[in-house]
Amino acid sequence: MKITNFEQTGLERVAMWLDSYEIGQLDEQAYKDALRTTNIFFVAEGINRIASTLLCELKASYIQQSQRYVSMTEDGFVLPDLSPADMEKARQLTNESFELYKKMSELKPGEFKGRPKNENYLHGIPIEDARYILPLSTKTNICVSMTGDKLFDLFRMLHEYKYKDVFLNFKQQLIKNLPKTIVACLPKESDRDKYKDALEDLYEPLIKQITPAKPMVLLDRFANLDLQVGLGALTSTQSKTSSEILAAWGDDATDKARKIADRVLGYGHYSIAEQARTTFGMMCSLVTYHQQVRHRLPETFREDLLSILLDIERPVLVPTTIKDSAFYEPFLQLIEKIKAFRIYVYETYGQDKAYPFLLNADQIKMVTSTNARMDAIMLAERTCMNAQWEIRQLAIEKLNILRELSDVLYEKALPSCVLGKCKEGKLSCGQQAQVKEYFAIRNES
Ligand SMILES: NC(=O)C1=CN([C@@H]2O[C@H](COP(=O)(O)OP(=O)(O)OC[C@H]3O[C@@H](n4cnc5c(N)ncnc54)[C@H](OP(=O)(O)O)[C@@H]3O)[C@@H](O)[C@H]2O)C=CC1
Ligand SMILES: Nc1nc(=O)c2c([nH]1)NC[C@@H]1CN(c3ccc(C(=O)N[C@@H](CCC(=O)O)C(=O)O)cc3)CN21
Ligand SMILES: O=c1ccn([C@H]2C[C@H](O)[C@@H](COP(=O)(O)O)O2)c(=O)[nH]1
Repeated sequence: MKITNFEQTGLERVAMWLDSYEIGQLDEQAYKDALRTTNIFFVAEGINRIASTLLCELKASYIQQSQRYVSMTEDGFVLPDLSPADMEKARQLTNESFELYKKMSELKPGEFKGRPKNENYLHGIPIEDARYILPLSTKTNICVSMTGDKLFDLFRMLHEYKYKDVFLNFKQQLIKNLPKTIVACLPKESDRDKYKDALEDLYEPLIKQITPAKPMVLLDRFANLDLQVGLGALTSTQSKTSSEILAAWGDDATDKARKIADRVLGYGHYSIAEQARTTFGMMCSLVTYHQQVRHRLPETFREDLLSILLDIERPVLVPTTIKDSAFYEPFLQLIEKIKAFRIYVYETYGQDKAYPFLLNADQIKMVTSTNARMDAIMLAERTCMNAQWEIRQLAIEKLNILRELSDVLYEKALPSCVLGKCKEGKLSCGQQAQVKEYFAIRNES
């Protein structure tokens, strides 16, 4: 991998300030305050998808090469350093993944214009489905843009023992691009795992409720979302306090609050919807986890990657197009071989070298807390036909649950075509009528 196009503003000024005054050791907050208005940009070329997923968890700004748009080539992976014999086996298994990917997503002969459609694929399996067999050692390119204070979180992650091998190269290259004085202030270790077991105990009862049969579960919520938002809105414009308004409303409180929420949202004051919060449990493939992570406002606790690796019984997610094809058995057989090999790698070399053998199809569980404004934005994007089917199914499932809690707050949580005009431009699915009908029926029921 390479870090290219590195650009920054303000780091030298901070470095000079740190050097020229004898300010001694500052605490993290002070360093962060100094770096908050500096800017950093770079491109990570040819990093693997395990590194890119972890990098996106930092919630900076990214543009990443997509496995939905770009076909992966046979040499498109980076493996950890293993003994020659193990390397041979690793290469062989990874090659098998890439070969099956290529076979499953073979195009029909002949020319066609633009991005291939499902009917242009010989077996009806598009690249976005075939890629479920690819490991996270697969290469990707990602542009990263962020403020300098984020270096603290980034460096903590780079120094996490369990990700040592994942970021070995990346860390060295990034350090080369940063002023030495700045690097000296940044964390050199991470103790994020110190309370890992305790936190897993805390989350276990929630995680347990998420199953393959029920991958989207409402875990917690404020008791009355409409009331929270409507009452909240009046805090802005009334001299009366919430408790006084509530007392005056009596039994009509919910109804009155809903009407106010609806009216104020209609003015475009969407921030009032941030008062309504829910917590969901979710299970999805690592493909969808990566897409989910790109939404930066929700707060998430996810399972440790090692739990996925060690949970031999956990089913992988197989796209229907593959399930319905002759590739289903070879797909499952290859996955079993990779699962066995990565446990061997973990036991022999440690978890960091085993992670690149996680697969796109592996499933992860998480608990996520969001607000209604964020959910409406996210669900509008992910219920669109242009979203991948897996995240779309989950988004529709979540929308159905949320609609039971409030109509007004999630009214706009629909694809742009249902609310007015499609905004996908050249990428429009062209099925606006069907999409409108699909959601209209749901709205009535
Ligand atoms: N190949 C790729 O890289 C692809 C990436 N995606 C990504 O999926 C992600 C999810 O959607 P998106 O709505 O952006 O993300 P978020 O869910 O993180 O953001 C939702 C909204 O919050 C605001 N916001 C949050 N964080 C920031 C920030 N750091 N800077 C500016 N505004 C911010 C923006 O609001 P407002 O717009 O009102 O300012 C944004 O629209 C996007 O990043 C999208 O680009 C999707 C498809 C392909
Ligand atoms: N909801 C959503 N869907 C997306 O597909 C998406 C996002 N968000 N957020 C940003 C990324 C980046 N996206 C992009 C980025 C560039 C082009 C683009 O440059 N298109 C050119 C040429 C494409 C080519 O031939 O390679 C064009 O002219 O359309 C398109 C989509 C798609 N992405
Ligand atoms: O529909 C999409 C496509 C892409 N993303 C984000 C998620 C990753 O950061 C990259 C690449 O993901 P792919 O699934 O390989 O396309 O872009 C997304 O959020 N939604």
